[in-house]
Amino acid sequence: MYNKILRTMASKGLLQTEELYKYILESSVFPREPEPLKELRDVTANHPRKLMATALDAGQIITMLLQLVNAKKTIEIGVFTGYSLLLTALSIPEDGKITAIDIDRDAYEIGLPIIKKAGVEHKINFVESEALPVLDQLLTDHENEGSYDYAFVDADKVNYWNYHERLLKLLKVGGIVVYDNTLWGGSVAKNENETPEFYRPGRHLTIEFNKQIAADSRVQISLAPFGDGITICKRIISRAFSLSSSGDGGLGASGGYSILLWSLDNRKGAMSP
Ligand SMILES: C[S@@+](CC[C@H](N)C(=O)[O-])C[C@H]1O[C@@H](n2cnc3c(N)ncnc32)[C@H](O)[C@@H]1O
Repeated sequence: MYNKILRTMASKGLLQTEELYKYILESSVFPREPEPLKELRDVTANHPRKLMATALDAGQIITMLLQLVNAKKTIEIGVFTGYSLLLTALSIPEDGKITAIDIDRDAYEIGLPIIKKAGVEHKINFVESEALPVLDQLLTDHENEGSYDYAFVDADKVNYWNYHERLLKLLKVGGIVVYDNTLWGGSVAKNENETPEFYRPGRHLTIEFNKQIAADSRVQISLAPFGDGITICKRIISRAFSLSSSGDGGLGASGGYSILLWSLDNRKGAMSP
């Protein structure tokens, strides 16, 4: 079972060699993986869609990011059985909160007993719903604007940009959003005709999203080759300075103007720690 998962992860992931991925997991990830996450991984291994769970190496760097930004108020879009949700719950403080959104409560309930046993259920507000209306609802309360430290997006690729626009309003300056699967099995770097049929719609959406986010001067980004590719994205411009929500403020991503705004923000102390 382990070898099969390893083989699939190596081919899904970007390293493309089973040995190297195995080395990363065995030398660095497994020795540090908390027991509840191991248990959650075990129960998920029997699920027919087990490969949807967040990759373990991506999970490890996400844990570090959560701690680097002292994340407390967070959002997760795309819970499945809860691997990324549980690692978030274990990483944030006792009074931290996660609004966790998924259309599928059944999958969440597979991991729920382990979440309860780990003593972190009180940090989670699971919302069974399409994610967009929930984000819109959060935005009707002005207190939520600019108040979130962290968000993780691992759901329908067709809505990634819609999530991005809303999350940028919800995140504080200095807050982080991580988008999963932004290398889409490596297909983003292949021609369409080399890409298996199954991957094609996701490939196209991912390429478009990656272009849009690279041109968005409201954020700092890194497309990092963990798991299936994660884009780590930090909000750098406060709304007061963001001249439009079109992504580049109408001024162009490469212009020095946004950098000037960023430094003005910094001077005003608008960056989080
Ligand atoms: C790749 S899985 C998430 C994996 C999860 N992060 C983990 O670590 O196990 C994607 C999830 O997104 C959910 N999803 C898909 N479209 C959605 C939508 N429009 N709104 C909310 N959830 C959605 C699916 O039900 C599925 O559980």
